[in-house]
Amino acid sequence: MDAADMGKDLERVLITEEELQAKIKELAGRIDEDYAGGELLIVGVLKGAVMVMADLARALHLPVQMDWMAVSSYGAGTKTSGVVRVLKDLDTDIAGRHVLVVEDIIDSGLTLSWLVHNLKSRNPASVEICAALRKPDAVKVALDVKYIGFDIPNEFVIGYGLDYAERYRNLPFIGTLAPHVYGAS
Ligand SMILES: O=P(O)(O)OC[C@H]1O[C@H](OP(=O)(O)OP(=O)(O)O)[C@H](O)[C@@H]1O
Ligand code: HPA
Ligand SMILES: [Mg+2]
Repeated sequence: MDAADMGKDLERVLITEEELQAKIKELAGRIDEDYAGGELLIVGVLKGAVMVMADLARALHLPVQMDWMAVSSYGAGTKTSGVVRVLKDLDTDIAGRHVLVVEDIIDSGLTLSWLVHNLKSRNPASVEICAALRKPDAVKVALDVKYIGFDIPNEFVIGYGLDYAERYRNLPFIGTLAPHVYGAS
């Protein structure tokens, strides 16, 4: 799917595919350096993080293992419910491991704040965060984020894993939705 296929649903492209891919390579370079000589477990947060996980994992030169958690706080809407539900837990015991949580977006920050707290209680060697996007004007909880792709305006975005009612995740770029799609005037 590309911008032309989206027709009237797309308001504008915020971050192009090329910009995203260049940023992932840059973040991977930093992660390679920071964890050099060690082994890293990258944990993707389903479903939004699938694209950034797949691209980041292939850009890293470190030996990595991949695991996944599924949590959900948005349901089908554009606002967080504030309640994080675990739909799938890790398969791996992370005690003593270096863990990097990979996310598509930090919006209110509630999902990652809850998740990092949860993971730290399992006694890993370290837990850090890598997120493709962050909305500084929407963040409600302080979060220590080591690797961040782009700070973006406080608008609902789609693409590169991010959905609206499960659609648009497969767009290779980040865009904003036309208001008519979600019922705003
Ligand atoms: O910072 P927050 O306000 O908590 O929002 C960020 C989270 O919300 C979205 O996931 P969602 O719960 O919609 O599930 P999904 O990844 O399956 O789309 C997104 O992928 C992040 O995981
Ligand atoms: O802006 C967003 N778009 C899609 N999903 C999201 N989950 C949190 N924020 C967003
Ligand atoms: Mg998510």
